[in-house]
Amino acid sequence: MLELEDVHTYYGTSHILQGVSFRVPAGKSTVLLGRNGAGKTTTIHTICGLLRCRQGRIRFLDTDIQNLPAHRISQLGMGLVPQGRRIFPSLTIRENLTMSARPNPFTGTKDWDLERVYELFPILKEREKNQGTQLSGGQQQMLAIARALMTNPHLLLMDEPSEGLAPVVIDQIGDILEHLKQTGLAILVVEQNLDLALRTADEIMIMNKGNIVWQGTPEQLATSDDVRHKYLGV
Ligand SMILES: Nc1ncnc2c1ncn2[C@@H]1O[C@H](COP(=O)(O)OP(=O)(O)OP(=O)(O)O)[C@@H](O)[C@H]1O
Repeated sequence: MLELEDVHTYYGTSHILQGVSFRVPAGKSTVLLGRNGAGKTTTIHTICGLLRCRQGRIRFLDTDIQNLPAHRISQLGMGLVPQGRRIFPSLTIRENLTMSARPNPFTGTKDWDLERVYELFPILKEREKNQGTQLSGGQQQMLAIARALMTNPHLLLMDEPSEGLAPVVIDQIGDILEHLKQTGLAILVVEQNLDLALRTADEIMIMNKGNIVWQGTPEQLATSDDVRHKYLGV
């Protein structure tokens, strides 16, 4: 589905991603954990074309995407739920959703349409005439996920979906991630929240100082006290 091979990304002369390699398999949920500043958002932005890597290869489905602009990568079937939600404040909830609607680029199908996202997120239907900014943080996160689903992606990238949310809302986001996993969607989530990762991931990777330093299952991480302590501080 997605494969990074020896990816190096810089901000000016700062060498941030220092040879990152990993795979995100089809139909699985992969979570990238790491402390503040580890390079998680830089990884997401490099994958979706908002940042250009200086070295390395990124393959999505059967296409090399490392030199493609962000809009072309998105059109190949990659949906982004950005850090901080980035809801369009002057649009209604319905408009936030319909403006991104499009069929899957390969199958032409619209499995995700307004009706189906409203079924998954009833609160968005109830408040469809409200502006995006009138929603709570958790509701905005749901809108950001729903908006990405409206593009009928093959792969969903999520950048810190639990950020700034209360534990009860993080639980709801966990339920949504589990539901999406069962639909067969491939998901790459960047997170700092260990519990959410342990609950929803098929595979977990840990990033530290721009490198992948550990990879394994949630069960392995749950029993690896030294790894959690060293790289996540818990
Ligand atoms: N625009 C930028 N210019 C220069 N350095 C940056 C820029 N954005 C991020 N960095 C640096 O790159 C490194 C990785 O940042 P990144 O945002 O990818 O980390 P992160 O793991 O997503 O952390 P966070 O949870 O804080 O978002 C950090 O040292 C950060 O200071």
